[in-house]
Amino acid sequence: MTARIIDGKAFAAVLLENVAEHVTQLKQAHGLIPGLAVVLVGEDPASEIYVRSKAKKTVEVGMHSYEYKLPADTVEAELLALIEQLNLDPSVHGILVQLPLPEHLDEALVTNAIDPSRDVDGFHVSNAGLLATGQPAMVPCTPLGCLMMLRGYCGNLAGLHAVVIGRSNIVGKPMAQLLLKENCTVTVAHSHTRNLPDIVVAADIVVAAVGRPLFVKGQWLKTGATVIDVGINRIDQGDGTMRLVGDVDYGAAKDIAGAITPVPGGVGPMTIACLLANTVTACCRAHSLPEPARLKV
Ligand SMILES: Nc1nc(=O)c2c([nH]1)NC[C@@H]1CN(c3ccc(C(=O)N[C@@H](CCC(=O)O)C(=O)O)cc3)C=[N+]21
Repeated sequence: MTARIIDGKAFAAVLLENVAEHVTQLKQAHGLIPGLAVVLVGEDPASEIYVRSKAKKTVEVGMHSYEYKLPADTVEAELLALIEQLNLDPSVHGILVQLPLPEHLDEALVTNAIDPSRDVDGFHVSNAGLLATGQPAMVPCTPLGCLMMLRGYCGNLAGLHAVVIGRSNIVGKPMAQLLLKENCTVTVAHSHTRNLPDIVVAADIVVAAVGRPLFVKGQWLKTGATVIDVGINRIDQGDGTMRLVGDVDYGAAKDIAGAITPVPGGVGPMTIACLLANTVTACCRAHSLPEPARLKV
């Protein structure tokens, strides 16, 4: 069996088109331009590339992009003051503080300082609680993008067994909540899980978010499983050049899975598209306007 490739770039292009259409509508009907503020503390080169690509896409869909670059030694009070300023700025509908933060800054404290209605990452404790209890929330972009692709490929997910590998607040936990909401049977596996291959083999859906290159082996999979690879790992090929690989051994998995996301070009592009979709949603909610149905979960 050769797996169908779940083309994240194509999914993202469609979503971004919907976002752009909605931005045009907000502008024409209400004179509103959604604004996204991205805060980057420190000078991690990978983070800078990512922040730049977000800013570029934000402008491409017709929204305002505000970028704040703070030095690595920024004190907590300064960062909190900036967040407070953005919380009060009527032109800012979405706020994202790029993670990870430098060691001396408390990520939970900073995340929870963001106005939950502008928390387009969905990391605020109140958004996590809303999602867990099935209430309207800001949904974290990566799991949201994964769910959209799963729906696109599998249609109705009810009754399917989903195994989520990884239990981070950013991906694993919200992914499990979203899949539960879709009436999947959800298993969350992690670094302490015993006999992981025996658990993965039962899965109709595998979401790999462990952050370890090529961790999930092809022969662990049930024939025909749908595989979503959240990992983005840079590995040295031995000749000094780097290659981008996921958490799944794609080469082996593609002969057994029914469908699989590639890395790059899978989950990554959808994450950015969902961030912009969340910003439009936040803008609509801020102005008590109907939310774009095609951008909703
Ligand atoms: N507050 C916060 N929110 C985030 O959403 C967040 C964050 N912090 N910190 C960093 C991670 C990382 N992340 C990526 C999103 C898209 C790609 C992406 O589009 N990747 C391309 C490849 C890019 C390349 O070539 O490196 C792809 O997969 O096709 C990558 C990484 C969001 N993150």
